Amino acid sequence: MQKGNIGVTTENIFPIIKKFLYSDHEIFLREALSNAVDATQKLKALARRGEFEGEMGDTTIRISNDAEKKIITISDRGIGMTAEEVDKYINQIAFSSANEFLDKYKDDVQSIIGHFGLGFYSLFMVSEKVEIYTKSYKDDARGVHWSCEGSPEYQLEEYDKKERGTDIVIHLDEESKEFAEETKINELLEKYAKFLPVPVAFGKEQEWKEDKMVDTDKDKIINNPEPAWTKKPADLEEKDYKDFYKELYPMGEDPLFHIHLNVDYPFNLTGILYFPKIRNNIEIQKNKIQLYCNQVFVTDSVEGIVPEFLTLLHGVIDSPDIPLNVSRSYLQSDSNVKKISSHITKKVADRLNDIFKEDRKQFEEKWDDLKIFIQYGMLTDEKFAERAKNFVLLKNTDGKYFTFDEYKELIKEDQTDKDKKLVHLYTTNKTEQYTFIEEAKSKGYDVLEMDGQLDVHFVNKLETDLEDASFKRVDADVLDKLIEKEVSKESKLSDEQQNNLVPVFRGRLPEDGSYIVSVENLDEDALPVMITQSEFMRRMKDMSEMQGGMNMYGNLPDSYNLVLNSNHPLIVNLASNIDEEVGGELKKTDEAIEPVQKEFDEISTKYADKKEEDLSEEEKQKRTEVQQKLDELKAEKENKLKSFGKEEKLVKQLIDLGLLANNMLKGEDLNKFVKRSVELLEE
Ligand SMILES: Nc1ncnc2c1ncn2[C@@H]1O[C@H](COP(=O)(O)OP(=O)(O)OP(=O)(O)O)[C@@H](O)[C@H]1O
Repeated sequence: MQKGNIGVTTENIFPIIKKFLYSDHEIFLREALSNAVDATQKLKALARRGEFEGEMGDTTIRISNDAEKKIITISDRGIGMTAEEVDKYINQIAFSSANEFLDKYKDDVQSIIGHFGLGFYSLFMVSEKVEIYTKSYKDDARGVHWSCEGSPEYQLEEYDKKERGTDIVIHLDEESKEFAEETKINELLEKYAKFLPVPVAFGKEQEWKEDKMVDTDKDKIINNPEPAWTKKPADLEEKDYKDFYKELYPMGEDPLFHIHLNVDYPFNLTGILYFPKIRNNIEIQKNKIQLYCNQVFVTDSVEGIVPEFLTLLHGVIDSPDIPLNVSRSYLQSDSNVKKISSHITKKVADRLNDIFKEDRKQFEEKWDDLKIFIQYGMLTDEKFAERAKNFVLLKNTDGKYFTFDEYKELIKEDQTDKDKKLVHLYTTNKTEQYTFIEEAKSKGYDVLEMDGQLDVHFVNKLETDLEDASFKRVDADVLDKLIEKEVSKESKLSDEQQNNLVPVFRGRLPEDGSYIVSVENLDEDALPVMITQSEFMRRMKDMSEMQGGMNMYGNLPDSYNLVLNSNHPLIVNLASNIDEEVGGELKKTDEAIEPVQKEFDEISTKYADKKEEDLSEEEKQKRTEVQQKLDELKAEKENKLKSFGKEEKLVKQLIDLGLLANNMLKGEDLNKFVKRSVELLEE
């Protein structure tokens, strides 16, 4: 028997390894299995080259457990090792590379991905003792038994082993004993071993016998050694891709499209990516792209390897060329990884373009689900945006789809304004903005549907990218202002009438300055009163809301325009019924209120920080005076408004109709409106 010290320099490397890699303890099983797979495949390679002529036999890798004794055994029928090889690969290389690895990353523990690099050594994260029983494939080889109890000391002796191959016996430590339980092993196999390229057996197949499930003597193979991505696209049918999707995500709905990746130069990469049909957010979070290295599961956090917008996709990427034992930041600067990332982007764009060209109908049917990926891609990846320009679609309120060019053709004639800008009208909510959409359509304009999560940003991007194009929500202004043409319409109201009318409406709107009243010369059959919200302000507020309301726009109150249609018969009528004298006086009262209100506001802000008892008599007096004056003026104004009688009621009614068309009339105001309507009908 040989005894020795493992060739590491640091005496206490075992404790270090346990401490540092704590969170990733479970990878020990993957490491042991992938060594078994390697050993099996090496033997097959030798056989192919004629360097091994013996009987291959059953090369299934077998896992067995003894939960009570805290033991897991992994047996393969691969190349095995001679005593010299154990000494070289286990005692020297495996341990010293582990040591080197830790040395390198000891100050940067957080960035250790923890995948690979530690190989055999990782078994000691969970074991108090590891044994190797092995016999090389070589003709005159003898069996060897190696054991090590988690210290740099090991024992190596001859052992009478019948079969070629290696048994790794893992004696778990007290802390890790749950790993020897059947359910835990199954869980880990499901995660790491599902697609290992060599059959792996754990437990027995079961069958129904006399009302219960019983073990048969047939081994249960837990993996699919030939997953779809390892096959040639030509050998697969649509159904195979769907079946594989189900294999990956048993609960997922059928995907929209797949993309089969297959590259061998300048890097090796295979895989299948899917555009999923997203039902809810949970699926996006749960069903992620899985990264494999030669069919061994590595991780499902692929940030940095796959461009960000594609992390929403599902599927598998398998590449031995992605450096795994490096930090994330290093990963992103790795030139292979950069190439992989841009290759994937290109492939995805090409595939979408093909489907668009070959089967536009299918593409349109799936567009609503695809939209979010494509927009996200276009917003975050210039190269993708460039490619996607050809197939990105716009959808109008009639459910028709257009490319940019097609849409331009459609609206060019009617929706070009006097500055030669092509005005795209859009809605973010077909129901809420119904009145405006209908108004636009009745003029022969087309309205786009932009109700997606990313549309606010997308509209901004399109405005920058498309030449001479602007986007306006249908309710951003009255139609004639949204798309301004050369000809301006006559007004049926005189300037004086307009001047008299505006204060009456203003008098019946909230006093907080959230409404600006204006008169526009619109069509006779357009609505008498419309409430609009400026495109710019609304967009700023929307964007700020998406960013959590962190900029100044988020804090601004909503501001609306109340537009009076000077050509609508109701407005014309109203204006002519308003007593000119009272109308003029109302305007004067308004003007008189303004400075007093301002003074009152100033006093209020000035006194706001002080306590009531700290105010001097003089200050209190001043405040009372201003307050009184303001109250008087307001009462005067109210009296004048009331003196209009029926006209005052009509003004209220018209404002409420405007609000109603915008879905803004609620609660008490809505109730008042209903009652007033009844009264007006009775009159
Ligand atoms: N089951 C096995 N059969 C035959 N040889 C093995 C087996 N397990 C380990 N070895 C030998 O021990 C060496 C060290 O294994 P270890 O897992 O530490 O590193 P690796 O597999 O070479 O690389 P990696 O860091 O990617 O795991 C292997 O290269 C192999 O030569």
